[in-house]
Amino acid sequence: MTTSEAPARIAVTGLAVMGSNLARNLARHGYRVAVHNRSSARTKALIEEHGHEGDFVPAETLEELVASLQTPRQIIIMVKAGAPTDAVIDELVPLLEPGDMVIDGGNAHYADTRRREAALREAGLHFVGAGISGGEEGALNGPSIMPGGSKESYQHLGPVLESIAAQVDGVPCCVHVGPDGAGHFVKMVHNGIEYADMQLIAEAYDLLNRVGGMTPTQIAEVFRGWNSGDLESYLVEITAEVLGHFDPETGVPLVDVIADEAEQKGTGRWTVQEALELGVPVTGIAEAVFARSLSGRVEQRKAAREAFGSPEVLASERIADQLVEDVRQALYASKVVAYAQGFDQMRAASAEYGWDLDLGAMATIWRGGCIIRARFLDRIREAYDKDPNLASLLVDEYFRDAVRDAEAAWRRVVVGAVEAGVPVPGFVSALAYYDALRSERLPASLVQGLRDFFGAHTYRRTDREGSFHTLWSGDRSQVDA
Ligand SMILES: NC(=O)C1=CN([C@@H]2O[C@H](COP(=O)(O)OP(=O)(O)OC[C@H]3O[C@@H](n4cnc5c(N)ncnc54)[C@H](OP(=O)(O)O)[C@@H]3O)[C@@H](O)[C@H]2O)C=CC1
Ligand SMILES: O=C(CO)[C@H](O)[C@H](O)COP(=O)(O)O
Repeated sequence: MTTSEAPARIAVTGLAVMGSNLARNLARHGYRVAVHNRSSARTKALIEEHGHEGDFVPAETLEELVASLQTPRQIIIMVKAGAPTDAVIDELVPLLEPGDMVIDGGNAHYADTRRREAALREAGLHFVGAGISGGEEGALNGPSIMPGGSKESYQHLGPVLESIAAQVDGVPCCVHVGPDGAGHFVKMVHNGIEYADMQLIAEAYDLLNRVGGMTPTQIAEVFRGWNSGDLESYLVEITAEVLGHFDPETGVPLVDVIADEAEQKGTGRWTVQEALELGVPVTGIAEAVFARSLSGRVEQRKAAREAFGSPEVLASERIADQLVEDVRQALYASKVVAYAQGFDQMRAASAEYGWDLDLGAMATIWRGGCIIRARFLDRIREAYDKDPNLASLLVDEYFRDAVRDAEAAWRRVVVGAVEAGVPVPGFVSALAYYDALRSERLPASLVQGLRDFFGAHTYRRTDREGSFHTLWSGDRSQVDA
């Protein structure tokens, strides 16, 4: 920390793991950073432990924090999403002047961000909802940053945020996503894809373990190998780390002693709720959210085990080699589906809210820093560069070929899992989505017939325009509706 009286360039309030690491990242990039936390112990700890890393200005109160800043002020809020964020904004706003910028880097719901942006705009302030991904390590060494808000605010903030973001091939993993809540919407979908990706990885592990008879250590090696091919990604890389780790207390693989109840903070659920509102089928994300919920239904699981017994899976090491390759292909194809669904949701939201999202740019800023960073995001960027109005990622030439090539293995994995009694909701739903999208006819025609029967909800025909109703309880003739 320096003792100079120069005003700070930027401020961070909320110094838990994310905020303190983001402040350190800013300081390491040469910015004079004002820092504040509701309880000052965290501020003191940051200065004591990391003050030597750069130019920090500790503040006991928000008044002090605001007073320490150059104008227009830029204040990053990194506190719990929801009411705590509102509490900080309410305290901060009366202290600010027109033109100042408040940046919410937490995992806010995009609708809250839209509300806050509108309210602060009324007061002449800029409110920037910025999704930040990468966990504590990313916050410190370079996260992926997804800022929304006005273009004007990005002109001020962009250079700072881009400088502290992860860089891939010299390109920062930060771009102005779009107005008002666009940044937090994109971060929410990022997290939804994160859920789907992790569920698929978990299913792959389960199959190799229970059907292939492989140990966590052996599966760790498989994931390590996969990480040098198409599947190369942060999540595949850390899967190898987690599976290869032994519990120091018991000496068994750690994964075998971790309780099998997956928790969630809510961003995956939000993604599905918003997809339902937009009418976008994000089946992979939904299955992932529900799989976590099911894992937590401990009493129901116990009752079902007692009623039916656990599936007796006969593991066979003989089939392991074929299984490993099949599961790799099923994982890749299902992953492509999950990303296709997430990008579809962003496209729908962009149209709904007039955000004009550049989907290729979203793939670009997810290539580094964030949890879903993966080699194939380059392919996604290329696909949208070629055709920004792509109907679905699945029909891009590269992904079309990749999914087609994987199809036979994907089906073998799903059939084998179903026969063995190993639940693979992610793989199954991805395959069903693929089959449904490409079907010439869907049984939705029967659904429409049934709706018309019981509720006179009408139907359209394949051979002419208009809406029709059949007089089901009369002479069953058809009338124009
Ligand atoms: N952890 C992660 O990997 C990631 C987190 N995020 C998001 O970043 C934000 C910060 O996350 P994280 O660092 O994990 O911290 P937490 O989400 O655990 O939040 C703790 C911080 O919030 C502050 N806080 C809580 N309630 C209030 C309040 N009413 N008024 C003022 N401050 C309050 C705490 O202050 P005090 O110390 O006084 O209690 C503390 O600084 C969250 O929105 C989170 O969702 C985003 C990406 C990844
Ligand atoms: O935002 C993140 C990464 O991008 C967090 O890690 C995410 O919130 C974790 O979510 P959950 O606890 O629901 O699994």
